[in-house]
This record gives sequence, C-alpha cells and structure tokens, in this order.
Amino acid sequence: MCGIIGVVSHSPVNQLLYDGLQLLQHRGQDAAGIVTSQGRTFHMHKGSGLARDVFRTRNMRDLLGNMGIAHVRYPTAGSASSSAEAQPFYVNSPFGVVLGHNGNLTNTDALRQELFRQDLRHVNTNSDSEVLLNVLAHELQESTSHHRLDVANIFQAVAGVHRRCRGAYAVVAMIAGYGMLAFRDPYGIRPLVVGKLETEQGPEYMVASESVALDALGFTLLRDVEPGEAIFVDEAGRFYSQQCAQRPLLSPCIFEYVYFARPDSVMNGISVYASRLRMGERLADKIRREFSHLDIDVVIPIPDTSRPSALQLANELGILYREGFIKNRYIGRTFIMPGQAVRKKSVRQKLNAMAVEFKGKNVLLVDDSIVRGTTSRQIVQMAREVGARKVYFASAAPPVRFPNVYGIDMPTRAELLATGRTDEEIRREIGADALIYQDLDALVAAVREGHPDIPRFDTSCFDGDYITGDVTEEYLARLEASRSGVAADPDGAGTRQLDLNLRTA
Ligand SMILES: O=P(O)(O)OC[C@H]1O[C@H](OP(=O)(O)OP(=O)(O)O)[C@H](O)[C@@H]1O
Ligand SMILES: NC(=O)CC[C@H](N)C(=O)O
Ligand SMILES: [Mg+2]
Repeated sequence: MCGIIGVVSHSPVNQLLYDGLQLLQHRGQDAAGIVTSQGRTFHMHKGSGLARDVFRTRNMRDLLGNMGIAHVRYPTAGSASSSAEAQPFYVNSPFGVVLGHNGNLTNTDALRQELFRQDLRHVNTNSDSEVLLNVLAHELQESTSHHRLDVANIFQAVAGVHRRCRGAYAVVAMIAGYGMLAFRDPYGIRPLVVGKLETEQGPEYMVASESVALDALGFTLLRDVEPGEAIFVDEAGRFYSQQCAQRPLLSPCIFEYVYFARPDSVMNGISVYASRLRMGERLADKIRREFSHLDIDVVIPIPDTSRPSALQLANELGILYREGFIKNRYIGRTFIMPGQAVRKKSVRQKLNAMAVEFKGKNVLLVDDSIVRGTTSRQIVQMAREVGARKVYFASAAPPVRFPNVYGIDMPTRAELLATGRTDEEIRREIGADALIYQDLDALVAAVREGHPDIPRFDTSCFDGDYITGDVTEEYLARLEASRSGVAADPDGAGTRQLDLNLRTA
C-alpha cells in the first residue's frame, strides 16, 4: 500500500507535506517523495527509504511553493530497490504533470503497449504508476482546447482515465500553473479523503490516504472522495468536484480495516479502530460457539495491529488481557518489508516474549491476519520457548488464500500460507494447539456495522472475487511469474535519491 497526500495552501507546504508523510509512513517504507509547485516550476525530491532518511534540511529548503503532493511507497509493481520508481512521477507534456498513486493497475501491459503505439509515449520504468500518469497526460492533451485547460477539460481527462485504466487507483496530481487534482477509481478500492482548513487568507484544502494526516495537520475532515469522483483545487484555492465514472460502485478494500490503515483513521465513514474492536467481538462469538472446550488463561495480542481486536475479544470472553510481547519501536512493519529473508529476521528483532506472562499458562495469541505465516510460525515458537503450556492462535481475518492485485503486495498463491491448506494443516504448519479463524461474513459484518450503506467490500484476497472483472486465471499466472523473486533484494535501499527542478514555462 502506498500513502498519498496533497495540499493547496496560502503558505509554504514543504514542512506540512513532510509531516504528512510521517503520518502515512505505515503505508509504505520503501521510498518517499515530495513535489512542490511554485508558479510554473515544480521542485521535486524523492528517494529510497523512510521519509526521515530521504529528506535532509537542504532538500527541504529547495521545496518551495504553496502547493504540493507527496508519496510514501510500498511497491506492488516493478521492484522495491528501484529509486527510479519512487514517486511522484513527472511528465513534461502537456503543461507539466506530476502524480502519486496508491493502488495497482490490472491492465498495465495493455496500456503500456497502447501508450507506445497509439499515443507515442515512452514509459521508462516498470511502474504501473508511470503508466497511469502517461494515460492521464494523454487524456489531458486530448481534452485541451486552444492551449488552455479549464476545469471541464480536467474532469473530461479523468473520465478518459476511468475508461482506459483497470484496477485500483487513488491518485493525487498537480498540473503546472493550474492546480491540484485528486481522484479515486470507480470502485473506490483504495481510500482517499479530503479536508479543509479555514485561514484568514481563505480556505486551504488537503487530500490524503487517511484522515489521520488531516487530523494531525490541523485540517477538518470534509468527506471521502467518492468512487470515480475527481476533485480539483486551483492555485487560488477554489474547489471543484465532479463524478467522472459511468457506473461507480463503492467497494473499498477490507484489508485496510484488517491491517493497513492506522486505527485512528476514519475511512468510508468507518472508524478503523471501532471496526477492529468489532472484529474481536465476532471472533469471541466464534470461540464461544465452536471452541468453548479451550481452557484459555490469558489473551495476548501480537503487536501492533491486533491490539484492539485482542482487547475486545478478551473483554467479551471475560478472560485476562495481557501484553506478553514487547515490540521494538524502532523496527518498522515487517509485512511490508521487501523480501522474505528480511521479513523473517525482523520478527524476532521486533517482538520479544516475556516469560512472566507465558510460563505455565494456556495462552490465546491474537493476530489481525495470517498471510505468509512469517509472524505466526515464529511467535508460537517464541511463546513455547518462554514456557507456555498450550498455545492457541486466533486470526481476526479469515485465511488469506488469493493474491491481492489492488495494491497489497501478495501476488503469488505459493507464498500464502493458507492457499491449498485446510485449517488443520495450517494449525500444524504454525505449530499451534488450536487455530481459530474469523469467518468472512463475520469480518464483513464487523466492518460494515460502521456504515451499513456501503454496498460491498473488496474481499478478493479471502474469496477470489475480483470486482474489476479482468482478473483471470491467466492474469494471475502471468503476475505470479513476473513477481516471484521480485523485491527479494532490497540492497541499496535508503541510498539513492533524485532531485529535480522543473520549470515548465
Ligand atoms: O503472516 P504474515 O506474512 O507474517 O503477515 C501478517 C502479519 O504481518 C503484519 O504485522 P506487521 O509486523 O507488518 O505490522 P504491525 O506491527 O502493524 O502488526 C500483521 O499485523 C500480521 O502480524
Ligand atoms: N502499494 C501501492 O499503492 C503501490 C503503488 C504502485 N503500484 C507501485 O508499485 O509503486
Ligand atoms: Mg502484526
């Protein structure tokens, strides 16, 4: 998953965007970038690594202007170590456009061919986001009349993007000399919210992947960007919005609620934290129904993400909740690290079990999800090493059996622990004495309770139902072939950076 943010302000935005990236860092740890706009000049700095490592004071000083966009990357296409694929991306025609993308296109190959053959555009990296930018640029060029853009042209171009692109895309872009553009794919798979700040010089607007960025930066959450909708804020701070898709249907990714988003964010009108509490409640229901024979002494979360669910599960069952694992706060999220070797090593560096909570006890460990099983395998073993008598394991999400093609990097079935295995086989694989998975309808109900009007959720990684309709067996096989082994070697991450000063007129 990536994090995107954009702001149109009346004062310099460099610090605001940097702070925003810190708030969205949990969505991507591999690369970071900021572009600001000063008149017709873009200032850009991006590179591999965490935001705090990519930006030094001297880089920040160069990021001049009152409007800007920024991105933190967790790669799903191309490779993790490529600093050339750090975002935002830039094209010089028409006008000069920069773009940051969260999500993943499912027709990248066809678009790449089309861009080259018909639109005469060259895409230089393996990133689907650079393809997306070139489609937008082409559509802007087509919709422009008399060498000047107006808002209607911009919305027409977004409609063109919706016609051509498949997959998931939440986008923030800037058009030099015009303003900031943001839009969401017709299914609203990836999140995007818009907020406002009233100032003496007039209103300022911010869009971001998660509301936590708005809260912390002093903006008030207005609403989610609708699926298929585009928002444009011009340089003077005037706000425009329009539905640009033919048949939008909100189908947000449920994995945002399970794992990705910060608990203090509200997306699609649903508090992520409250949804995780409800996941715990539903899981407790299942334990009462089907696992009442388990003699659980204590419920222990696997920090960080599973904490609210584990807490509520313990409350519901009337069992003690204890923090048995201590997390090293200086180690990032292991699931979004590139390469299995580094993920595996990081679990033990990150989590340490305290014997005092385990010795002689029957413990129920609760995690939000089991994906590759990297965490659960080691955690069960660690609990035994410090003296647990019985180790039960519960997952607040159902088994992850299908690849995610919409922005979460789990593209191959072979790497998913649950693919082709029964619950009993998985239990044996992770070495637990019992394994309890949330049922899919219970997960959906837990999330939907926060906003009952949401028509459906993208649950493809649990049930293989891909809303965009183009994810065939052949597509998955091709993806698996191209992605296996990619991102296995993150060497050099954190070292390469790119600076640009782009004057467009
Ligand atoms: O089965 P796996 O492949 O191990 O993936 C699932 C685990 O990865 C995530 O934790 P992560 O350490 O990334 O982040 P967290 O601190 O937010 O829980 C998630 O919360 C699970 O614990
Ligand atoms: N996780 C994401 O949103 C990834 C964005 C884009 N597909 C990339 O690989 O850079
Ligand atoms: Mg975790």
